[in-house]
Amino acid sequence: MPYVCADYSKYKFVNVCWNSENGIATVTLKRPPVNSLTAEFLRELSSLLLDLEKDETQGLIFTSEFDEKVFSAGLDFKELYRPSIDHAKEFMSLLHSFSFRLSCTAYPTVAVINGHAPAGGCIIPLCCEYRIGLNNFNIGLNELKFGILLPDWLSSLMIHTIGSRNAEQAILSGTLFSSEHALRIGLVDEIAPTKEVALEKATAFLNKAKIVNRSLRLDAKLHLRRPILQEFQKDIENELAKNVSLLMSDKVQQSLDAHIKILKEKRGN
Ligand SMILES: CCCCCCCCCCC/C=C/C(=O)SCCNC(=O)CCNC(=O)[C@H](O)C(C)(C)COP(=O)(O)OP(=O)(O)OC[C@H]1O[C@@H](n2cnc3c(N)ncnc32)[C@H](O)[C@@H]1OP(=O)(O)O
Repeated sequence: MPYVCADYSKYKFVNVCWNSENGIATVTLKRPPVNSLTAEFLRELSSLLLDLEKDETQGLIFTSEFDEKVFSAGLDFKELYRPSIDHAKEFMSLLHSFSFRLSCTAYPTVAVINGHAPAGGCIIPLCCEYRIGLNNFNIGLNELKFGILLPDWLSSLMIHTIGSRNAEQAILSGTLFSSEHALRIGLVDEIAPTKEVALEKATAFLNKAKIVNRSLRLDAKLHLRRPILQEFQKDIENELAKNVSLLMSDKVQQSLDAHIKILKEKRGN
């Protein structure tokens, strides 16, 4: 029977509910207001994956505290606006290592997408093995609209999930899909009417995974995901440097500035 060793209460931006009967960890993202990804959040998420691995977790479910509003708003605009070069480097490296680690966990993974998941908000769901959405949310990689060229590993995750033809159209048009449309193209595997039902469906998926030998399953997962994992591992230094220089470019910084202003105006700030 699995048991918990790690102290999950040390985490600031996630709530971990570890079920000692079935070894399933439900991780609720709770970085207010919109679970945007900062360096500190990514560092925490990476460390969490290691703790879960050590505790021989049998399955992981990601969901958001901000139910029916937002799963994750993607990369944190405010942190990435005019960062120091050292911070930009650290951020890109953390984003890369967390996404890589999540893509090849020994345990099966599910995202319960209970709110919007634009751009970088789509990264956690894409790295997971299975995605269950609620109604009335938007999801997709719309980065091209901000003048951001996707890293190869991220395009590759999208291709793996929805196929090359759909991925080409989705990425080149920067589309954010409604939940129904996301289901049609396979960006989510199921739609659930409520978070509770979605969590039941997620548990059912994870229970199915249990009938397969764990180490055999991992071998098969790594084999099936080889094209993605190769993209993650390909020329890492150069890829990170490219992303840092894209982030620091005037064009992307101006785009971040414009988006921060739009969000402020929306709130009447
Ligand atoms: C970024 C350059 C990187 C270059 C490097 C390349 C390699 C990286 C590859 C990955 C590329 C990924 C890029 C991204 O993820 S960029 C971020 C894209 N995200 C968005 O465009 C989402 C923007 N937000 C929204 O659309 C809405 O906020 C949302 C639908 C999520 C929620 O709407 P709601 O009405 O519920 O809430 P508000 O809009 O009023 O927002 C509430 C507060 O949250 C703040 N906020 C929202 N989004 C972000 C964000 N991404 N980062 C930081 N803060 C965010 C918003 O300002 C409000 O704050 P205040 O309460 O302080 O006003």
